[in-house]
Amino acid sequence: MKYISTRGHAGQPANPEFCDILLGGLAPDGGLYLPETYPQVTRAELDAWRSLSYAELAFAILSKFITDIPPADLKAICDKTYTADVYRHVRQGDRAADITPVHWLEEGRLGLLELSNGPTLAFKDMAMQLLGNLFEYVLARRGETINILGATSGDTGSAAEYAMRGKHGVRVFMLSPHGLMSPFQRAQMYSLQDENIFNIAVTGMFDDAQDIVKAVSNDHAFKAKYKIGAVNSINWARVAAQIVYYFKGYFAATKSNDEQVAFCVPSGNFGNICAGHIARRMGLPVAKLILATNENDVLDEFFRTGVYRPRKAAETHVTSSPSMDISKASNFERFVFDLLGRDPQKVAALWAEVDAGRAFDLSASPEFAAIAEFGFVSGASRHADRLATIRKVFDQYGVMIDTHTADALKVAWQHEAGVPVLVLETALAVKFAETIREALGREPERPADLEGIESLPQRVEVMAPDADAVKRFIVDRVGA
Ligand SMILES: Cc1ncc(COP(=O)(O)O)c(C=O)c1O
Ligand SMILES: N[C@@H](CCOP(=O)(O)O)C(=O)O
Repeated sequence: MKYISTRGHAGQPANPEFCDILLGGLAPDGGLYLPETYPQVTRAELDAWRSLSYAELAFAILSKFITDIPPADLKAICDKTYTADVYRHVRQGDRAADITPVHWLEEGRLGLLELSNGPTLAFKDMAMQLLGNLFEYVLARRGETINILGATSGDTGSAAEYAMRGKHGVRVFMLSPHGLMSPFQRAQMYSLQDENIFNIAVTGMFDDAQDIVKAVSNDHAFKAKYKIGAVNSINWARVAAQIVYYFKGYFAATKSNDEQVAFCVPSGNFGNICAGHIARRMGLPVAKLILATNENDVLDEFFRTGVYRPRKAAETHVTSSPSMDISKASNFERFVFDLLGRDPQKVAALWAEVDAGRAFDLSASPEFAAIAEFGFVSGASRHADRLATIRKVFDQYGVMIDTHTADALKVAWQHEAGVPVLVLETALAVKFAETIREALGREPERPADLEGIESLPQRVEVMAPDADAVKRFIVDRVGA
């Protein structure tokens, strides 16, 4: 499988393969990598995949995108990654061996697709654990090292650090918004004392941190000299790994491949739902992709109006679903590439506007007129909605959900899908204890292995949101 950039210039090698872009992250033209075509899944394959374990399914799907790792090695990596031991934080009564079980709130009608059973209690572990093993394998094969530069609003950071800690040849430099993550999220990241992990809290929002990651990646000389890599969903490997659980969820929610389902996805950087979009383009029978935002409703606005208007930091709300406090959604570029018939010139022109801090408007375009074909509907949720939803789900179903999953459920209830709806559970409640206390007047459930994490000593460098300062920090730690 060869990869292309959404902006047309994939760089060197001219037709990169999976391992090249795994290490490359952002394309050299500032665009995002995508496969040159989406592999199609036949009905026979769907039938055969229905009974596979998560690791077997991951191997079957990823084999379509990864053709430069020998199959036996890729299979071993999938088997090592997707184990019940790693994804052990399942709800009572659900099977860890399923890796991403469906927890039905209303049998056959409305379920939670449990994606937060991994080490850091958020859906990021689903892809990040695989990335950790892929990096280790590819770096060893090539005799290389990597310095990962990432940005987090709360969950990518800890998932990446847990997946990469102690990995040979890998350092992680993770930028987080100073003071804006929950105490639990901060503790997960800043309490790690591993020598290859560096936490930097920037005095800004997630979008500022993400801009720094892109600015550093776009300094090609620096990127090459210091071997800068990415673990955010700008890295295609993240999105590819996330495609798998849409298939797994579909099989769990249906009895035959003649049926359809809808997925409701709490969205910020558009990485998660982008994977759902690609699963649907591959042929998974998905009736609807329901996109939910919090008060930072840039994406909801686009799907309702055709206008994409990224907000500045001052206009970005600090909310009780903080991991979605994002106003410039990286992966949205991948979707717009598909929406515009995969025309890189058009995408480059639109993102020249975005990069200059401006909006773009597709409302009068023929492509937006035909957007229904992509199956998206959307909605937004507010703090009061989150509280009401967390209470309702606890009282009615005896299930405690986190604030991001609550945003999604609220929006799912707004849309009559006519098919089973799976709401993607993207984090566990314990990560957002303050809002759980406000909603339910009690402490969230906490896995025993994360007891007392907030009282561990923490290690973090606070810095202004300045790409040059981050580069200096990296140079000091890595050496010339
Ligand atoms: C808990 C949680 N839910 C939802 C999201 C939004 O996912 P995405 O950025 O892939 O749209 C994030 C972060 O991105 C998250 O951490
Ligand atoms: N919500 C994310 C933001 C980064 O998203 P990513 O999927 O692009 O890594 C976080 O928790 O950090």
